[in-house]
This record gives sequence, structure tokens and C-alpha cells, in this order.
Amino acid sequence: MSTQHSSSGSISVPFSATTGPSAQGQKSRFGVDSTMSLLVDSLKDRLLMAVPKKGRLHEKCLELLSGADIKYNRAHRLDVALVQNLPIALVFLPASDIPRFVALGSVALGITGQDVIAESTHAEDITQLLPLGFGKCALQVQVPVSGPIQSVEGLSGGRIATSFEVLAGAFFKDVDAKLGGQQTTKVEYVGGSVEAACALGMADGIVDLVESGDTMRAAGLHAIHTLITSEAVLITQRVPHESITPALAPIIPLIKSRFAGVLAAKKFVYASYNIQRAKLDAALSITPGRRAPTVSPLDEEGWVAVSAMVERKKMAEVMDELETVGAEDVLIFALDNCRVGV
Ligand SMILES: Nc1ncnc2c1ncn2[C@@H]1O[C@H](COP(=O)(O)OP(=O)(O)OP(=O)(O)O)[C@@H](O)[C@H]1O
Ligand SMILES: O=P(O)(O)OC[C@H]1O[C@H](OP(=O)(O)OP(=O)(O)O)[C@H](O)[C@@H]1O
Repeated sequence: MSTQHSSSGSISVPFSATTGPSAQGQKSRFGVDSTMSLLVDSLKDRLLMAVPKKGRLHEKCLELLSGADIKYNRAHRLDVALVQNLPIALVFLPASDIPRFVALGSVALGITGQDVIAESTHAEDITQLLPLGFGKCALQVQVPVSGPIQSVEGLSGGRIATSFEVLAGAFFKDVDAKLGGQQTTKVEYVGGSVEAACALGMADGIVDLVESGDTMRAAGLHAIHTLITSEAVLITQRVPHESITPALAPIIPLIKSRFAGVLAAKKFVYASYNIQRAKLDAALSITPGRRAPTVSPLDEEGWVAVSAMVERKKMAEVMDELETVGAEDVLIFALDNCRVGV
């Protein structure tokens, strides 16, 4: 879908709504059909938040919204959805367009990858509010495992295929300059399936994202340098846009705080156990809690109950150690949500 966007602070009307056939057959004098004009009206008092409409980040974003109790109905084919329980409208956009929409103030908040922020020309106008712990990957220079070139210096003067022409261009400009500036590396844009470029003879190396490395290895490539690492982040404008009224401004920290709660609930579990008071010090050194553990007397002489937050990834190890020091009735509870920061 092609989208008009403006820096006016209000969401632009999707292009198809102004030019395509009206769903209701009824066009306003501005050429916007009545359904869309109602939608545009209802956006006026809402904070706009951009969410990747497809790709690697989409599903994870929907899970995050659900965890943060952001409820909405998205009509079929419509890229705007009104949130039912907060004055927010979600705008579904390609991840790579979100930095621009946020930087220009067309939307107040957005979720996208740090890689596409770095690749955009708007990085300086964007504040990263919260890393979200998913969409983790690295932008790497890759070459054929058995090829003649095995260093970034060796690629200087050659051909590079990438979807990240800004970052790759700047990187190889630097490499060329360090080698005396006699040769220029040619960085060419490829929209997807970048890994095929070397095998097809159109590039000596590529710059692309790597997570598990499966795609890279399947193409007979390996990484020889990392340009940046990336994960999904919640972003806003560096200088808040005028459309963010005093009534809407508190929504930004509210969303950040809700998202942080969802992340913390995934990161921690709640441990509870009983132990003899004589063995308490040893147990507390295993479960110090985030601030301090809760210790309550039990209705049995010499025994206490302890509860504390424990990092989920250390859960099994902590249970083993607690058992060793004499803890009994060790229980672990998953957290649905919490507010403890991450
Ligand atoms: N393999 C991966 N593992 C984890 N995160 C990734 C991976 N590939 C991409 N990402 C993250 O997801 C973002 C979107 O990538 P994706 O390829 O899904 O985009 P897309 O919206 O489908 O765009 P395109 O139209 O280029 O395919 C990337 O900018 C990056 O932050
Ligand atoms: O290291 P891996 O876990 O294999 O992931 C890396 C792949 O993921 C991304 O592409 P994606 O599959 O999103 O599709 P694309 O090639 O169309 O961009 C990226 O461009 C790599 O191709």
C-alpha cells in the first residue's frame, strides 16, 4: 500500500482511500470515503503508534501489545486500528518506514529495529525509549567460505550487495579511505534474498542481517565483520511533536512502563520456599531478590518462608542450590505481568 505522510502531526490518509473505489461508495468533498473520513476524525484525540505490519517483528509486536493489554480490532486490509481501552491508534507500517514516520512526527511512538533506524537518515531525530528484547540480529559482512577474499580490506574496490546501502556504503567508504582511497567499493541495493548475490556472480561479498546464521551457511557464506547489532526498540521523536497534547503526553511513559512490565514478567519468575532459620543466610545468598527477599515466620518453631524474584534463565540452577542448602517446598511461579523495570 502506498501511503501519503505529512509532518503535520496527524496520520496521513492511506493513498488507496483517497483514490481507490470507496468501500461504502460514498465520497466526501475531499475525496475521502465516508468510512475513512470517520476514521480520520476519530484519530484526532489519539496518540498514534506505528507497528511493523509484516516481517520478523510483526508477531512479536502483537504479543507485546496483548501483554500490555492494548486491545484493538483491525479491520481487514486497513492499516489503522483504534485501541478500545486507551486513546491510542495503531498504524501498521513497514518496519523500514517507521523511523521516518516517527522522526517527522506523523506518529508519536513506533516499534522497529535498531538496524533500520541506523540505516534511515532520521536517526538523530529519534529517541530510543526501550529495547524490547526481540528481533535480535547482527548486520554482518559475509563472503563465500571458500572464496579468494576473506577480509574487508580484500573486498575494497569490489562489489557488495545489500539492503543496507547507507550503512554498508559508509563502512566501505571508510575501508577504501584507510587503504589510501585509490579504489572505490561498489555498494549495490538488493531488496531481499541478498545471500544469493555471490553465488549469482553479482557480488564479491554481501552485508546482511544474521540471527541464527542458517541462511548464511545455507548459501555457503560466513561472516568476516559485524557492522552493528540490533534488536527491536520502542521509539519516539527526540523533540516531541506539537500534536502530542498535554492530554496525550502521559501515554508515552505509560506505554513504556507497560512494555517494560511485560518484558520483566518474561525475564523473572517468583520463587517461594520454606527453610530452617539456621540455614536462612545460605538460602538468601542464592535468592537475594531484586531489592530484598520477603522472609515470613512459619507457624512452626525455627522455620521461615521465603519468596523472591529469580531470573528465569537461572531458575533450575537456583532450585538445585536451594535444595542443597536444605530448602523445602520450593515452588516457582510464572509472572503474568509486573512493574519492576528491566
Ligand atoms: N533473521 C532475523 N532475526 C531477527 N530479527 C530480524 C531478522 N531479520 C530481520 N530482523 C529484524 O526485523 C526487521 C524487519 O525485517 P524483515 O526482513 O522481516 O522486514 P520486512 O518488513 O519483511 O521487510 P522487507 O520488505 O525488506 O522484507 C529488521 O529490520 C530487523 O530489525
Ligand atoms: O540468520 P538467520 O536466522 O538465518 O536469519 C537471517 C535472514 O533473515 C533475514 O531475512 P528474512 O528471512 O526476513 O527474509 P528476506 O531475505 O526476504 O529479507 C535476513 O535478511 C537473512 O536473510
